[in-house]
Amino acid sequence: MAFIELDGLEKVFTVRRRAGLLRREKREVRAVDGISFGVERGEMVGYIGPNGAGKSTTIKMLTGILTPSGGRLRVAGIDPSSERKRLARRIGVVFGQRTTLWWDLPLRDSYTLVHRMYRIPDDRFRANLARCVELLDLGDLLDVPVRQLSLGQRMRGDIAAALLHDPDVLYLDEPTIGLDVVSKAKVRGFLRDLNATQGTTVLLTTHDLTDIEQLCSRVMVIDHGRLMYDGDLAGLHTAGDGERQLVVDLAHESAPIEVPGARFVRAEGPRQWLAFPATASAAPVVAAVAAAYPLADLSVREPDIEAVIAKMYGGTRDAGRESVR
Ligand SMILES: Nc1ncnc2c1ncn2[C@@H]1O[C@H](COP(=O)(O)OP(=O)(O)OP(=O)(O)O)[C@@H](O)[C@H]1O
Repeated sequence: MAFIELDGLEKVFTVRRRAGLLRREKREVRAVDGISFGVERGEMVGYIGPNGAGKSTTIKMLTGILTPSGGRLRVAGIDPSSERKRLARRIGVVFGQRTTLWWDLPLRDSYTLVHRMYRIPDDRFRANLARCVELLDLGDLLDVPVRQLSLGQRMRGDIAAALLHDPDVLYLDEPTIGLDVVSKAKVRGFLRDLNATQGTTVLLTTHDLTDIEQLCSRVMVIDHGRLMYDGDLAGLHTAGDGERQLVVDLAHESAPIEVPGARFVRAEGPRQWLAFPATASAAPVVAAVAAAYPLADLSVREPDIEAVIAKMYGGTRDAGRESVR
């Protein structure tokens, strides 16, 4: 059996909505609609999909916060909803949008509370904290109340808090959302190191394709509560026929750029956008543009996940998932 195993997992929410002055309609939302996959110990997997796809609902079932409506689920051999406490010792959870730290306490005191809550042996706690402080650069922040931390500092503080009890699995929900480039790089570097040295299994939801590129060898795409893709990132681009864009700032306004391997998309004054296949290297396109045009600047834009998915499943986006009873 895989370390994390889902078999036909379902979550149906029943919501009531007004359908006239007195009448109320019962509506079913199939947030997770029969998902099956296995994740082996030590894997680092991206779990992505458009807004409302069912990612958070899946993570909530994996942590035992929500009980599935159907199917089977095991994490480290544990059924999350019936043994939530036992599972809590094995997993760490980080939500990018909200903190699990105590808002008014210095970071250090939050960690002391985690120490007691999880009854972490003193030597383990000290060693883990020292490691996180060093690698996440928290030394100067330990005595600062959480509410005074910047988003990037707080996120690093949250990641440390989730790891002090040596979890085997780490769930991260949008861990780099709203962070500046330096903080993003720090968080990503830390997660890579954690996975490589501690063998922690990581499941990550994100809207940032670079998170996936730099961290995950495997990516799962869900949409309308169903698993639409499970494989590597290159395969996802191929399946989605994704394109990357080259943003070219010319020294002066000119006619649309024509180079082999790329197509002109649009222009705004001296700035032009070219598209080329996501699976191709940017180097020959950049070289061709640089050789033929006077340049001020150049940058490559990755396709965002929403665009890749929208292209991939353009036909099914509006297929109904809700049923009225
Ligand atoms: N408690 C709830 N009651 C009713 N419907 C819910 C509840 N929680 C989630 N849903 C619905 O289930 C669907 C999936 O939501 P979910 O939050 O899992 O999506 P998501 O992929 O995490 O989206 P996002 O990227 O926006 O966070 C949505 O249609 C949402 O409105």
